[in-house]
Amino acid sequence: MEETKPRNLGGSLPVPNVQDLAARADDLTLTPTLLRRYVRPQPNTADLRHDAPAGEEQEHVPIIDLGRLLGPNGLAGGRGEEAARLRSACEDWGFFQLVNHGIPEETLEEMKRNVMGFFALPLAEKAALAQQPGEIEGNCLENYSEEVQRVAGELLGAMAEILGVRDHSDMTRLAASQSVRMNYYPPCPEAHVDSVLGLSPHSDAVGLTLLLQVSKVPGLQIRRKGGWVPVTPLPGALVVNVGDVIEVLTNGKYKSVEHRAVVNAREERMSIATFHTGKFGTMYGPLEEVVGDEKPRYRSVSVEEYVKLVFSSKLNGKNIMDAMKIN
Ligand SMILES: O=C(O)CCC(=O)C(=O)O
Ligand SMILES: [Fe+2]
Repeated sequence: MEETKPRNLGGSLPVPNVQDLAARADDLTLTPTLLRRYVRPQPNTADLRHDAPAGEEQEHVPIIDLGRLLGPNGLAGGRGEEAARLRSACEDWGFFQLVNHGIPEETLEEMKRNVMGFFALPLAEKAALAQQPGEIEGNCLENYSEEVQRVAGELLGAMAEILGVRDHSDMTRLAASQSVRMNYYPPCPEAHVDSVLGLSPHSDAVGLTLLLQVSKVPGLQIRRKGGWVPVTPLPGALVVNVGDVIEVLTNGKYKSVEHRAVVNAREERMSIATFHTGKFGTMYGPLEEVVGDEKPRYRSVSVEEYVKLVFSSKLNGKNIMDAMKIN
């Protein structure tokens, strides 16, 4: 079916260039209004906790081995050892680090080099390049996104299997559309102040996100048991998280978990987020086979309606899911 793209879905807010702002940190002409965007007005106490809840050992995000998951006995109809790990990661954590995913190291390294090179360009050149998405050094972005899309499809198929649904395509079609966002967090001397964040707490309004942490410096943290668990960059791994759409399709069985990015006092940080969604012209709603005898906990909406909801909402916690919930 031909994909029809609706118009007027809204867009994102243009913001000042953060690298430029960071380079001019001592400039007195930088008004507090310009900088206010990066300071959280009233951090609540849960947001102030960076580490494990008191008295508890720091937990680590689960690690899933894709080669093992897809190999003999990995899934075993949802009863394999790696399948159990994946199920617990999706039901309990909403996040995992994926290793042995088969993306050549050179593809990842080339993508990282390109992104670092892009952010090192002078502002005017960056602006010119940004207007032509996909223009990062020949077909590097293409290689990378093709590989990531393959991995997303394989993971969604495995998730369908462990959910026990007959028709895997309801899940795998969430890899149909893909978008890539490169995140840049400048060093921030005020990083010790808890109110300064790189990215506010949010859940991803998509199907599945695969994130490549470009820098070794940690910054991604996920909300867990009233605290924040850091996701330490694991060499060669991709960080995978369940998005809001999977939470809807699985009727809340798999969790789309809030996360945020903190800044570092001395080092810049970069990450590449690849988001996967369904196509326009299809629907998002709890899968009948998963709902079974229970009640659907979320509304069923067209992808167009969902995207409109996303663009009209602020990046703020799980507010999109609140709008999708049936009360
Ligand atoms: O930079 C990160 O580690 C997180 C990025 C993220 O959550 C996003 O782009 O949605
Ligand atoms: Fe995110």
